[in-house]
Amino acid sequence: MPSLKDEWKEHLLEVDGDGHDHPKMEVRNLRRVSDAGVPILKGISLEIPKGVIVGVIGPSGSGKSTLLRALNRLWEPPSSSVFLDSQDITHLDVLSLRRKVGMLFQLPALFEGTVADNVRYGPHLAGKKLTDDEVSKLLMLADLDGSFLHKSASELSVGQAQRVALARTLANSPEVLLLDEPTSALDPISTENIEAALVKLNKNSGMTMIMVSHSIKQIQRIAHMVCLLVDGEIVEVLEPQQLSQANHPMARRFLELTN
Ligand SMILES: Nc1ncnc2c1ncn2[C@@H]1O[C@H](COP(=O)(O)OP(=O)(O)OP(=O)(O)O)[C@@H](O)[C@H]1O
Repeated sequence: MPSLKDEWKEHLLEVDGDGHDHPKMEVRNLRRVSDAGVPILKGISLEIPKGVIVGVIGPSGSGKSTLLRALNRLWEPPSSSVFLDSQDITHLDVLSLRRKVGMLFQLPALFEGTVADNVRYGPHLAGKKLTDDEVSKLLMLADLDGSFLHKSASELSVGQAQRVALARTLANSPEVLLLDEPTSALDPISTENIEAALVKLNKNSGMTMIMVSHSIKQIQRIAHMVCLLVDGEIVEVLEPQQLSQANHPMARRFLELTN
């Protein structure tokens, strides 16, 4: 099973009450077949250590989003194939799972109303009203200043809206953040803002992140480990600097043609 080097594990695995190490999330032999009978994921196994940013790259249609979406049950994985802190996620309450394992999509979908209304949404559902101060702090984590608080969500640029979407996800205090090409619709400056916010969050709070990206350069800028997915299978797990040493022929071709 692909895993990080042992010396990383020492630092990054959590020790549970029984004194056992465990990864933050674990995927075991995850399979998905389309309604038409075509295999989409062909038995994915992966350990995601706590506090690590994992990049997932691979050709279009290789199953990256499908893998990501299994991790917070946007589709229902088979039981005993995805674990959070050693617990089978299919046994957890789906809403509390999605608070712990938050997701940011390619395009931010904000609700009507102000930026603050959007950020307050998750805690409000859980019966908590965030103060203006608390909302401002969340905006700051997403690299936006407090002046955005009362702006209408509809007047934001896509880059600003994506940062509000990040603050809205962070309002649920996630332990794991799933990122599905979060900057592919953004200009380079907005991309840099989001990347900086993610790196800071990871450094300051040790948040575990799994990010699908088409940009190898982006993965090299922010990820600690990279999974190469080809045709529904993980063919390599590497450190970003080792990407040029990938062995799998499809992975090599993909890496040569992208940047
Ligand atoms: N609900 C579904 N029903 C049938 N086929 C699906 C479904 N979801 C995804 N697929 C198929 O599974 C394959 C993998 O899709 P997925 O979106 O996970 O790939 P991807 O690597 O994220 O692609 P891209 O880089 O283009 O976003 C594709 O062939 C897609 O058409």
